[in-house]
Parts: sequence; structure tokens; C-alpha cells
Amino acid sequence: MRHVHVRAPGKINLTLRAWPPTEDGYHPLETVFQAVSLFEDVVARPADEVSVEIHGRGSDLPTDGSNLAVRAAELLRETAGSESGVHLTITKQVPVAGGMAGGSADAAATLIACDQLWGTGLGREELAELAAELGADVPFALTGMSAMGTGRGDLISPVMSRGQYHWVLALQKEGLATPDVFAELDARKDLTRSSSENAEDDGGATIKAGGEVVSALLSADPLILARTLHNDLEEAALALRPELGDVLAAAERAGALAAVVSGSGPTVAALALDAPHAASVADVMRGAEVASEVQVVTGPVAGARVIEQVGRH
Ligand SMILES: C[C@@](CO)(OP(=O)(O)O)[C@H](O)COP(=O)(O)OP(=O)(O)OC[C@H]1O[C@@H](n2ccc(N)nc2=O)[C@H](O)[C@@H]1O
Ligand SMILES: Nc1ncnc2c1ncn2[C@@H]1O[C@H](COP(=O)(O)OP(=O)(O)O)[C@@H](O)[C@H]1O
Repeated sequence: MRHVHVRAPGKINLTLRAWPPTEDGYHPLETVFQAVSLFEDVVARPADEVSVEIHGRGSDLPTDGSNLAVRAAELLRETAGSESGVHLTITKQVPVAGGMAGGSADAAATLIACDQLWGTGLGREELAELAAELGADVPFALTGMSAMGTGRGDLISPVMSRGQYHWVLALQKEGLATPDVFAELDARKDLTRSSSENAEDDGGATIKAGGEVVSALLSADPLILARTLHNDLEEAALALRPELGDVLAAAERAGALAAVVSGSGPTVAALALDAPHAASVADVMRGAEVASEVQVVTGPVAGARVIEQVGRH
């Protein structure tokens, strides 16, 4: 039977700096993303309507028009002037509302899969524009690897990276809603001053600039990368979920080189030296019982791409 199978990765934010929201309510960001080996698999089959079923995590997610994958298929259909439908089967590994952009990966994978299935003829650039309409994190899920995100986080510039990094992810059953974390950031901070102005207050000691992480990624040395990890949203996520303090402390006790909350959380990403070190950090963190699940992943990995295509449009 005709189908297209696309795989898209989840992400972690190696660094994230946020400025006060603009009139549209979005916070200008400077973030460096890394795509990691926790994947969303989307299989698209021809159908009369647009529909979705979800396996793995998130089986309680809505399957109506509010599902990001359904929104992606409908937006592409409208843009391409197509009357085709699609049935999407999603197998989720990325935690829901975990700060790892699993929903965005579903949307990116759906754009690629439906584009192939329907033969829309849209280019990669046009797909990237549709991605940005769907959510700030969707363009990066198309690009993958390592990249700087500016604007809402949706303006993507690929960043060169050498080597492979080994991460231990501490996942939580209960997610955190991104808008709540940004609202907490606004409430906590005098955001009339930018993060860089705040950085001047402490001599810039605590703010890790995007440039620093970009050169660290070229070093292929996790010890150098470890020194650059930073997230402006971490304090807000910790205020909403104080237990995350225990997760960060457990990562440190387990011997991780550094640990950071990914995006709006609650997933914590702990950096290890190499694969055996990651396995040992993961074991200790499991023993600490601070996470509902502990996973070892590597990055960077490719963005949304076709894994298998059976039959042509
Ligand atoms: C925080 C980040 C960091 O990579 O990741 P997650 O933690 O969600 O994975 C992203 O900026 C999230 O991107 P994404 O989840 O796609 O955001 P969207 O759906 O576009 O927006 C959801 C809501 O988040 C807030 N938002 C998002 C992006 C941004 N630059 N400023 C914001 O204030 C807004 O309240 C918006 O209504
Ligand atoms: N296919 C989908 N997968 C995950 N979440 C989805 C999806 N469609 C809609 N959503 C909504 O988007 C929210 C956050 O998406 P997700 O990408 O999982 O997390 P985050 O924004 O923290 O990275 C979820 O809480 C859910 O309400």
C-alpha cells in the first residue's frame, strides 16, 4: 500500500536567551538548538480526509484539528490547493510538553510526508515558511543537526559542529506548558531590561553568549561545551516545578559535566564525556528516582527526512 515514512528528531536547547515580549506576545530569542536521537515517526497514507492516530507516548493527545500534525497537513493542503487527504500514524518517543518540541517534530515530519505523498511541488524554502506559521520550533525540526534560532526562535542558521555529544535526559510524566513558563519569566523579571543588560550587572559572568557555544561545538570537546550551557527560562521552570532542582542536583552528583533544563522544561539534559560515561550517569540518575524516565541520547542528528517511500504520487 502506498505510504511515506518520515522521521523527525526532538531537540534540546544548548543555550537560550530571551528578551521582553514584543507586541505579538512573543519573546525575541537567541537559542542554539541541537537535534537528538529521540524520534517521532510519521507514516502518511492516502485517505479522503485528514486524520491522525498516535502510538507510544501521548496517546491521550487530541486527534482533532488542534493536533499539530493535523494542522500541518491542513495548512499544506490549503497552500498547495490540493483536495487530497491523508491518514497519519505517529509513533512518539519525544515526551509531550517536555521542552523537546515533539509536537513540532510531528508537524515538520507531516509537512515532508504530505509534500511527498501529494507531490505538491513546493520547495524546501516554502515548507520552512509553512513550518514557521505552525510554531516557533517547527523550522528547526526540518533543519535538525545544530542551529542558531533567532526571532521567535524560528529564523534558523545552521551551525557547524564536530563530533558527537552524549546526553542523559531526565523525563517527567507531567509536562510544562510553554506559555506558562514565558509568563512566569515575565512575572519574575524586570523585562524592561534585556538579558544582555542584566548580564552587564554581573559582568556577563552568568550569561553564556550564543557565540561561545558556536565555537564550543567546533571543538568536539564535551568539556568545553559543558561550560557554555545556559537557559534564561530555567529559573521560571524551576519556580513552577521546584522538584527540577533535585534533578539538576542529581545530575551533578551523578558526575555529569553540566546539566540544563531544555527549553521551557521540564526535561533536564545532562552532558556526559562519552557513551560509557553517559550510561553510568544514567544509572545513578535512575537510582536517584528524580525522573519518571531516564534516556541516553546522542546529538546532533538530521532533521525531518524520508525513511521509506512505497509507491509514487
Ligand atoms: C521555549 C521553546 C524553546 O525552543 O521550546 P519548547 O520548550 O516549547 O520546546 C520555544 O521557543 C517554543 O516554541 P513552540 O513551542 O513552537 O512555540 P509556539 O507554539 O510558537 O508558541 C507557544 C507560546 O509560547 C510563547 N512563546 C513562544 C516562542 C517565543 N519566542 N516567545 C514566546 O513567548 C507564546 O506564549 C506562544 O503563544
Ligand atoms: N502532535 C502533537 N504532539 C505533541 N503535542 C501536541 C501535538 N499536537 C498538539 N500538541 C499540543 O502542544 C503542546 C506542547 O507540544 P510539545 O511539542 O510536546 O512540547 P514543547 O512545546 O514543550 O516542546 C502539548 O501540550 C499539546 O497540547
